[in-house]
Amino acid sequence: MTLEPVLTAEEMRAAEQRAITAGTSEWELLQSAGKGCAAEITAFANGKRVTVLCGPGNNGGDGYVIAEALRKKGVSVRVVALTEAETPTAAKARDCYNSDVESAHSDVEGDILVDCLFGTGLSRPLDPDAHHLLMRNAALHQTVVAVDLPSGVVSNTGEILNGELPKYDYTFALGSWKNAHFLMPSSALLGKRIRVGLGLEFGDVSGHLFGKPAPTPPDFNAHKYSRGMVAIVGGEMHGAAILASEAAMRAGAGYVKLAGDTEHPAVPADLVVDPGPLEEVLGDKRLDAVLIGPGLGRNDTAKAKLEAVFVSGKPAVFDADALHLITPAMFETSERRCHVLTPHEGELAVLCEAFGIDRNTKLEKARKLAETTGCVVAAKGADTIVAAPSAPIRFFKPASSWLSAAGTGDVLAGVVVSRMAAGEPPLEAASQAVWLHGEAARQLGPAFTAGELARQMRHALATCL
Ligand SMILES: NC(=O)C1=CN([C@@H]2O[C@H](COP(=O)(O)OP(=O)(O)OC[C@H]3O[C@@H](n4cnc5c(N)ncnc54)[C@H](OP(=O)(O)O)[C@@H]3O)[C@@H](O)[C@H]2O)[C@@H](O)CC1
Ligand SMILES: Nc1ncnc2c1ncn2[C@@H]1O[C@H](COP(=O)(O)OP(=O)(O)O)[C@@H](O)[C@H]1O
Ligand SMILES: [K+]
Repeated sequence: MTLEPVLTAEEMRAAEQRAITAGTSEWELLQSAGKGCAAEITAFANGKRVTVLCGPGNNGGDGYVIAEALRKKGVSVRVVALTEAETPTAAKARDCYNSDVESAHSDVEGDILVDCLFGTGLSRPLDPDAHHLLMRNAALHQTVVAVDLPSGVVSNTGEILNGELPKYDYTFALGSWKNAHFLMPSSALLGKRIRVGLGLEFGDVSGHLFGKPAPTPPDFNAHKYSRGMVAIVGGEMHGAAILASEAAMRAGAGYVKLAGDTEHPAVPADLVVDPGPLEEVLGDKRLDAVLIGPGLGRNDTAKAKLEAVFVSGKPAVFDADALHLITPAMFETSERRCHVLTPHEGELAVLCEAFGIDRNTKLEKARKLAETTGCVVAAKGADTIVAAPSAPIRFFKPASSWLSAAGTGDVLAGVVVSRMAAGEPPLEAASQAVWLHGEAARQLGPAFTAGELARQMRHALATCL
């Protein structure tokens, strides 16, 4: 499994400062950043006209370095400056650009627009002139490139301060990924994400990009129980629990049991249905992990089942309806660290209400919910993140928007519980599940159903073995 650092703007500045203290100058960093971006642009700039928009800070400084590097390679470049360069390093880069700099009044037609107006130093919305400059020129170019971040995006939150920004074809993350590279709404703008390394050391960071996991296949002498036994608690709507079971059977666990009295025609022959008392199913010593929520309902029977899961003390995944029934009191007697919550945006809001959490962003809500409950929180959506108490937030490359189909959340929950039963700690189980879910969707292409996604899971798993 690979974990790449994802930083806040403050952490990025601290890393830059450490490098400077250790003897690399800001000028050298700017040169590496600009030349690294220029090398990437050269790969698709053949014969094309490039326009670079430069702002006042070091993001603008990067722009002058990019322009000079491209110019030296014979690429046709024009530079438009929003204002004077205001940092000493940006001013030096401006001076080292050996051609004309045009004023922000000019509209420039070209092929590739490179946005170097603002990066991590953005402190307020673009003023109307700067915003118009960016929007107008983006419309006059076929390819739009963001250097570090689209100008107008808040690095730590992904918020877009100006309401509307261009759609970018490429975003070059300088030195490290920043939160905004994976959070909505900015994540939807970025196009292809490319990290341009600057040789910086990061140490402890507040976020990680979770890459391909490395699950292990069953032991040589494995049997169904040693591979992991899962119980999925059924409820009012049978389809959701069946979908979760289908996914769980294909994500590593050796034995998946559906606890309920369903005789639904979609129950596959290879799924064990146990209509016995839930307490007995949950009391099985061989049982490793439980999922409750998909199709559960919210009536008294559902509440009693949820209580039974807490009483059993088994590691659990709480999803869907269960997230509406959970109360802080339920956690008081429970070993919290073994549980995973998988809310979508609406369920996250419900949980925050139930646990008295008052935070503005998804990132802060997920982090605080993890701290308050002690659980791992997989906050789903187009920018799924996984938070765990006292651990860096886990970000993921964006998954297919075709996942926006009913039942795909049930599939995810089934994968999480399967990975838990297979022996993964909750944070790893949740992270692996999000990755596998995204990979299965990628393999399926367009317009798949949740059932097809569940059945694809073993092929996603296969790519990691
Ligand atoms: N970290 C690294 O390792 C490396 C970083 N590098 C690069 O540096 C970038 C960060 O540079 P930076 O700190 O100079 O900030 P940047 O984004 O250029 O803008 C700040 C300037 O704009 C101003 N300003 C802010 N908002 C404004 C607004 N709406 N409208 C108008 N003005 C506004 C702000 O002024 P103030 O807020 O003080 O008023 C300040 O003058 C980073 O994203 C990356 O590209 C690499 O080259 C080298 C390695
Ligand atoms: N636009 C999108 N891009 C990427 N993933 C998405 C998108 N929309 C939904 N998803 C993913 O699909 C799943 C939907 O789950 P959920 O909202 O619980 O649906 P359901 O309750 O119908 O199963 C989540 O894993 C979510 O992250
Ligand atoms: K930028």
